[in-house]
Amino acid sequence: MSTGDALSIRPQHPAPRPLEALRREFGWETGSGHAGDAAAFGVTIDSRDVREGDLYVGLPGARRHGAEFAAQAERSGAVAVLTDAAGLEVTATQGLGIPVFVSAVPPRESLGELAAAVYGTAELPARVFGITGTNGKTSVVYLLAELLRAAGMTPGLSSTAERRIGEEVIVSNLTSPEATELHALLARMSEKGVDAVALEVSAHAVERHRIDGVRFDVVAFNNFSQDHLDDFGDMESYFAAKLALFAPEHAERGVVVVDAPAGQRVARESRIPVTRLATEYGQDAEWHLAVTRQSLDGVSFVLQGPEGAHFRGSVPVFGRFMAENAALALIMLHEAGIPLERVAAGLDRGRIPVYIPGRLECMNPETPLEAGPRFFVDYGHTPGAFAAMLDALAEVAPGRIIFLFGADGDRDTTKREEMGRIAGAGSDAVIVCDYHPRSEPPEAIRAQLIAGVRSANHARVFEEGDPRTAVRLAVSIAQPGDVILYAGPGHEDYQEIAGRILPYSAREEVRGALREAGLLP
Ligand SMILES: CC(=O)N[C@H]1[C@@H](OP(=O)(O)OP(=O)(O)OC[C@H]2O[C@@H](n3ccc(=O)[nH]c3=O)[C@H](O)[C@@H]2O)O[C@H](CO)[C@@H](O)[C@@H]1O[C@H](C)C(=O)N[C@@H](C)C(=O)N[C@H](CCC(=O)O)C(=O)O
Repeated sequence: MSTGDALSIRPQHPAPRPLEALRREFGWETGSGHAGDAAAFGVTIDSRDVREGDLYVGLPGARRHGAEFAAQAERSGAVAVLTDAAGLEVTATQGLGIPVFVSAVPPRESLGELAAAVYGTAELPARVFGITGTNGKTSVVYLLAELLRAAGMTPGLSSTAERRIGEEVIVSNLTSPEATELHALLARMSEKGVDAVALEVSAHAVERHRIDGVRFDVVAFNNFSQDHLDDFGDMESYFAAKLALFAPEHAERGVVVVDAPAGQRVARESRIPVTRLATEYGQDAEWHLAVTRQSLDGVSFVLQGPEGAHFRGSVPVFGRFMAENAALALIMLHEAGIPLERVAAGLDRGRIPVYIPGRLECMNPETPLEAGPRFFVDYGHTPGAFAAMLDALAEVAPGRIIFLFGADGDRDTTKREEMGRIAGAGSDAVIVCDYHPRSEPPEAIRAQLIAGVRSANHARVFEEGDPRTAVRLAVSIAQPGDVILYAGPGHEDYQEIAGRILPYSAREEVRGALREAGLLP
């Protein structure tokens, strides 16, 4: 197993794409130089990622114009630059020896199609699945991959936690990679014989054309709650970006969880055919899910659909929503023509042996409950995720609930008080620590969270900025049978403080604290 860099992913055997043919196909003007008979083997929007033979696309950004980096791209081996009119002016002073093409439409709008043309990924032999929603997307992607494997297929995946091509693991920098990276990843997956791809699709990805040029067989929507208001301004714009995935230019068909009004609205307003999943029998839907057994170790369920389609199974992670995630993944396979019987045949009594990095990940599953607390680490960082996890824990936690969390600096600040209130209402003790303060004063973020916790007037609250100390504090106050849930960092391995990226892995820290307490060997 190797860990590669997300940006530098490329197919191993790229085909040459003559620049002149690309120029004609996309209708670019030649701003300077000549295409001649040069060909592109790859395409990137980041000068730091340029490989020999790449076409470098200089896009206008929030801070810089990508064209400013054209000379750097040339030095790294770029064969040509594509940009907009403003970018052409920027390149004029750089004395470039490679041609500069100019796109009349904003280059980002045709980036997906361009990347598909360069990497030959417009038509893929693989089935492609996409999941959007606020929380739980990563879990659905991992469940999809596991179920596809059970059905005898070779899955590839792209998620917030990592990208995977068989045993090859590639670091993720964004939930949904830029179109140039995504198509390079898809090309590489094709080379490796991947015949089914599971992709996490963020609202940013739909809005910023990151998934253009990809044809999804099936897309799904799981839930919707407050997040990313710093980027989208209001909930309606955030919702619209997710709804836009359910359109014929992106996907053939969709699956929607209709328990909540947002899902019902996606089902109503979708521009592609959708099938619906409900977790309550009274509700109007084609598929129904019933949870049959729950414990801290997992959840069992029965899924029933049209024409006798059914599945009885379990997931080794707690929470009704995990059963819902699994049901959603199963229906996606069914909708893609993969029979549920075929999936079941590849599993031991319906058990889906999924491992989801940093998603309700139990760091000491072997500790007997009478010997000590169980410690879980999760990536949840929204009020909706907190509520779902704490509601689920209330159903299965044998002892007290100790909740450890912090909040992002320089991101949606309006969710902080609500996060605190939900944490306070749903736990017995809350420890507020620092997450990624970024440029904000950490104590000010903590104060907002603590005000929220106190407003619930329920849990005891502790303040401990240093997450390493906070983790140890949690272990020290826990008793056998208690559950500690550390929400926020999930799989991450860094902390961002005042412009610096410092190494920090919550999972490693928790393992260390449990070892010190004699709860792990
Ligand atoms: C806010 C946002 O989306 N920013 C994105 C944007 O950055 P920007 O406009 O600030 O770029 P810039 O720094 O001005 O640079 C302009 C151009 O010059 C290029 N450049 C820049 C510097 C250099 O040395 N060389 C170079 O080529 C850049 O690649 C870029 O194309 O363009 C960059 C390249 O296209 C993106 O990587 C970057 O995503 C940043 C990293 C980001 O954090 N995005 C978040 C908001 C995001 O997309 N999140 C979603 C949601 C996840 C969820 O559901 O929770 C996700 O999918 O991850």
